[in-house]
Amino acid sequence: MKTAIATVSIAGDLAEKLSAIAAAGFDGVEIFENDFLAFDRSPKDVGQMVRDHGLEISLFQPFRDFEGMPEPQRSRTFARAERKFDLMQEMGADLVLICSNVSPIALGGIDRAADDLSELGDLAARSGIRIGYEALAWGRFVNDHRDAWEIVRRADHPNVGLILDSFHTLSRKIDPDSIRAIPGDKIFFVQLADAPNFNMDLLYWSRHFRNMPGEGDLDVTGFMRAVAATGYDGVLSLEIFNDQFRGGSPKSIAVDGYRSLLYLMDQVRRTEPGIRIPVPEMPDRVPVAGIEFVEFAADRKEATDLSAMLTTLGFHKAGKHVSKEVELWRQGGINIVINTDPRGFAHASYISHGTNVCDIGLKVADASATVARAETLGAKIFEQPVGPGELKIPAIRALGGSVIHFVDDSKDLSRVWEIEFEPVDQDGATGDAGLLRIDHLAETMNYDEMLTWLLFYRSIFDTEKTAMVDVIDPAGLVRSQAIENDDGSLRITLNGAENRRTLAGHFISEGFGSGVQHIAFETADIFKTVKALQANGFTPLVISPNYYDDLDARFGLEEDFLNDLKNSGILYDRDENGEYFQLYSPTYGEGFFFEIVERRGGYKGYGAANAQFRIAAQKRHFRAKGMPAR
Ligand SMILES: O=C(O)c1ccc(O)c(O)c1
Ligand SMILES: [Mg+2]
Repeated sequence: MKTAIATVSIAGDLAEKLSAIAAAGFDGVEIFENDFLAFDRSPKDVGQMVRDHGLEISLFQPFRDFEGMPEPQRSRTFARAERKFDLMQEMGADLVLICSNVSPIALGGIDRAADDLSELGDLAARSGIRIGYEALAWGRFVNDHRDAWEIVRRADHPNVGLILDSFHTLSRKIDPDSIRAIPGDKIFFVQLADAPNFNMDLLYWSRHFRNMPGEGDLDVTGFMRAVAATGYDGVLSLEIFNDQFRGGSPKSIAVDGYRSLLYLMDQVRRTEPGIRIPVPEMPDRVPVAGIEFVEFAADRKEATDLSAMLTTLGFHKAGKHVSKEVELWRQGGINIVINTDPRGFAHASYISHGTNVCDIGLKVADASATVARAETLGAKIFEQPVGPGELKIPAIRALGGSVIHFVDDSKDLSRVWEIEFEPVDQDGATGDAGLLRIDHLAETMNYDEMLTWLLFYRSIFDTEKTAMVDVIDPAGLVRSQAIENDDGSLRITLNGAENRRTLAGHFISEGFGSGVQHIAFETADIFKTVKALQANGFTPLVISPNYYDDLDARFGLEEDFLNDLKNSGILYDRDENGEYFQLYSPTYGEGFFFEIVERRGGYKGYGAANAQFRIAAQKRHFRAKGMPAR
């Protein structure tokens, strides 16, 4: 599989772009002409720079407004093309992209366009150059790859071929299977981009909101399957115009891009038989069976506070690590680990972030296959020395420098709690509150990072994403999107903060990085849980009474039921499937909190409609504690 990415997709000057692109593992680059024009080295030097990075120039682009021009513009266009062919020769580029004409003076006419391309093909051939014709979705007369193909077919020139771009095809809702009728050897180049499903002007959508395959909502897999079915085995290139990426980290955007191509082609390989593009082998996306544990890094003092909090939530201390200062707290099927050991990764995490979730354990069908897939997709393996009595549990690095461990049903990993922990004697009643499992983990990050982690989770695990929702914090917007599997045994919400005055933004800036900001536990009976929590001395977050008046107005609730919600501080929501109940703890430290939820009748969401009121209540609580007003 030969990969490339357009320089326009990556931030920085040409030198920075090339370094990031090479480091991420790409074979080639599309030199975007403006990136070259803005750079102050000669075409020859740029060509050398590209090759010194171990890359090749896969494409030079774009050449605009060429076909179907009236005279005298037509002659000028040909002269302009010749100048660019000279430039390409100096640079060492042999394929140029001609995008369909958008000029108001263009004449149209399919044979006129074919004749122009054929004549240009003769010129190009003299310089050993090939030309690829691409239909822009907003082209004046040609805006559909089927018409572009007809023009290329009629041009009937060995140096003239078609360039396909998933955005232009999919944004116009053109059936990608129409590509299956095109001969693969006439497809000179393939550009790939995804995009979120927005209803907007095609040009604006394309120039600002494209993203990596798998990050958006377009059927790039269906598109690429059709391309692969033609027998095409050339370069797969990312051409991503995205405002965020232009200002993002060159290195991580390039890494995401490479991961997106591997993920895409793995999907294509599994669904489209007999493709000619060689794709690296890796295990399939991994089904997750649940969250096996969540581990906090803390110091002893804060571990005491955390244990007290867990006790009021109905957890009990269930085990002590055989060789380390680590405790296991349990309730229902939930395992919470508190790590205060003054050595190792958890300690390092505590030193840099304070008390935080440093590690998540996921239960998967096959832990080593999971790590193999993750590694092929560019994830970093995590290892640290294994202490006495400890198992070697496969793990990778994840959000904010945290770690994800994988356990499966293999004989040792399934017995990790028995092997690594000694039971502790329970004295007295435990005050179990009926919490059964982790409903979801909420991870907070900068908005810029959301697509990276969305792709990370979706490419490794068998999960889907939900639509993005806006959460209103009094100090700004937080975007929220969930990653979940079919049976809901894995649900992770990704919350992207745009500024540091939001509760989410404050959590990131004060904790020195992204991480789990809240853990939601599931109960089967929220009112029973509330009673147990009260008996344990738990104080829930206080919600404004105004919220309950509106609830009544919206849903027309029974008076007793409404009063129960209000008196307990429970937030309520409904969708077409069922009902959702949410109870919150106040915030701890720099904004960490717990949530308790009950889902009735298959409610699918996360109570997005309530988030604004919960955040306002948490900020009131923050101020009441004398934390800086926000
Ligand atoms: O936005 C554009 O003009 C543009 C230019 C070249 C391309 O390959 C493309 O897909 C879009
Ligand atoms: Mg394109």
